[in-house]
Amino acid sequence: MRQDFPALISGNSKSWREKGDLPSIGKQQKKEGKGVVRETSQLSRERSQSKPSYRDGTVIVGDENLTIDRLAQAARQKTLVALTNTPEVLENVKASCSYIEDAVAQNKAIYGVTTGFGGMGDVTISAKEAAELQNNLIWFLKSGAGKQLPFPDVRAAMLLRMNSHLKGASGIRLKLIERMQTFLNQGVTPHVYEYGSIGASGDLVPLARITGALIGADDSFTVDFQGQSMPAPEALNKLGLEPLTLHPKEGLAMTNGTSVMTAIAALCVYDAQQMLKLAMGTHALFVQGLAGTNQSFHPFIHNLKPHSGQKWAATTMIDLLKDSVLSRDELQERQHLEGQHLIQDRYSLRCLPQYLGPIVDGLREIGEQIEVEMNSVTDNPLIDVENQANYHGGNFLGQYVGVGMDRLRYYLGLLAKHLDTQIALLVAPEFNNGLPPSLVGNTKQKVNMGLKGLQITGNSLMPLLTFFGNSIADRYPTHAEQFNQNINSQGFASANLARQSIAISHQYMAVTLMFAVQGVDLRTYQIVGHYDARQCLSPATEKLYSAVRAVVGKPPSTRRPYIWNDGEQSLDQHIACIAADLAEGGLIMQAIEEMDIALV
Ligand SMILES: N[C@@H](Cc1ccc([N+](=O)[O-])cc1)C(=O)O
Repeated sequence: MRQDFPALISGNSKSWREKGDLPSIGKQQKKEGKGVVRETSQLSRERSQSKPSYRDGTVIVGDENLTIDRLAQAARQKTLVALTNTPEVLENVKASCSYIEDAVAQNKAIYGVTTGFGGMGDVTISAKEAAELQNNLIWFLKSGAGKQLPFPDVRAAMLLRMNSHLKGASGIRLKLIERMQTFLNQGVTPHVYEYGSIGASGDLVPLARITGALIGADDSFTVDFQGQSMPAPEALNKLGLEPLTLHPKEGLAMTNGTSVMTAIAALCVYDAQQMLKLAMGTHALFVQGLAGTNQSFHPFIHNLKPHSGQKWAATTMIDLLKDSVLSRDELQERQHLEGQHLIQDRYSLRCLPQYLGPIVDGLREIGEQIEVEMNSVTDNPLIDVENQANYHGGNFLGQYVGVGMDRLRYYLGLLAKHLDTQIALLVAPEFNNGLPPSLVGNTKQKVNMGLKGLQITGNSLMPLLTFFGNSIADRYPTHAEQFNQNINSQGFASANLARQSIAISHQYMAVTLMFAVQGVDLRTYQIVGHYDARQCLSPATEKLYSAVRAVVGKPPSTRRPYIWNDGEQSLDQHIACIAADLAEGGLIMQAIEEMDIALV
């Protein structure tokens, strides 16, 4: 269900699509058991201005442990965001600011507050220069390159920055945190470049763009305002907000952290987990298209090698294949017919749980780590208000993100390699248990070559996905910034590559689904003498099948399979429709949700 911004100004939301961003993912918001946020006396004008009309599902930042699902809702579906009203949380934020004020007045040595930055941390900064130091920071960090990041990534980054700051260890005013809330709820998204972070001091350069826009530093900081590009000061003006100057520590608190890479990574984990579910559904179609058996998924086998991901994959396949007329139900006994089938399926079918298990477990673990990162304080130095102390450390190093996104891309490559193998089986009469070569529909017309071209396209995408599986976190240290940042995570680059990998995976899954649909139609004909696979598929996979047919605009029919004669459709248009539907969380992902494939 798409939510529009509670518009202050009527905007053109079309540009979200035009910029290639991911709009609504069509899921209902979960009801949160949180109370309605009460107004408190400290609420500033800004806060009340950005006060959303609280609805079920509002993300209450500072109260909730943010999950990837909730972040995706806020970033993509524009779920409203509210600040907690828990007094201790708000008091801690204020106390951390007071701590910094006192420290500056007393000339205490605190990195980046009364000293210069990074490798210039030996420069002493006086109380008089302390604010200027912060405002200057966003200028020398205004050095990004390349295209703009997608808006949902930037929205997710602002939400994570708010979440980090509300832990009360950063010394940043509530006013600035509230401004991020306003931007999120009013659909104002800073323009941020796609290159410029080594993931070491967190995402200094991208976060500086966000900071400059929030405070309206000058016209060169620009934003998207509900579909319209404009200078940040103009956007603030439309919102009725004044430009701000940063107080001591605030520039550092805003820029020194992993929020942008973690935001991108979290959305990639969300998409990769959806992709895994989709791959399971697609494999279940393949098993049926190939007239495979479910015996390979028997619990007896998997209880004897009980990796959780493996067991999950086996159980899920049994569920997905239940009551299929096309695959062989051999959980109780074998239905092997002499001479028609191999006594056991080839490995891409038979070893499916063993192959997918590590991917299932790996994606789960990455998700857990990204959620820890999302709920962390990632700047430096950190203020312990309770003990009136500050500590210098390095929570801004995004190594969990860098390594996690390397792994995520590697897993996407492995998923593609497996699906590619199923396609290869399906098109080869030697291996496909009696289907026509290249899944030709009308075999009487000898010029028909079926899905030959489509396979080649698939073969061009799969190696790209395995190539994207190469790691970047291990690239040599760039000894950045006078050797201060002499080890770095490349987490931002790794996450950006993961987003690209997801986009290619959507194209690849489109190709894969087209094979799966044609395969089950032809198998249906072989078994019952007509082409409407809905009547023979397992009820679970029928949903996926029907969604694909709906998206390509070709309803199932008893008379013809999905592809009959080559010249009757443009396969490239079908790929484009399916890939777009996947990217938008449209009909196909809704079908997957209805299939209830719950990840472990
Ligand atoms: N992440 C650094 C802070 C920092 C380093 C370098 C820079 N800089 O701009 O070079 C800025 C900020 C630290 O906390 O030690």
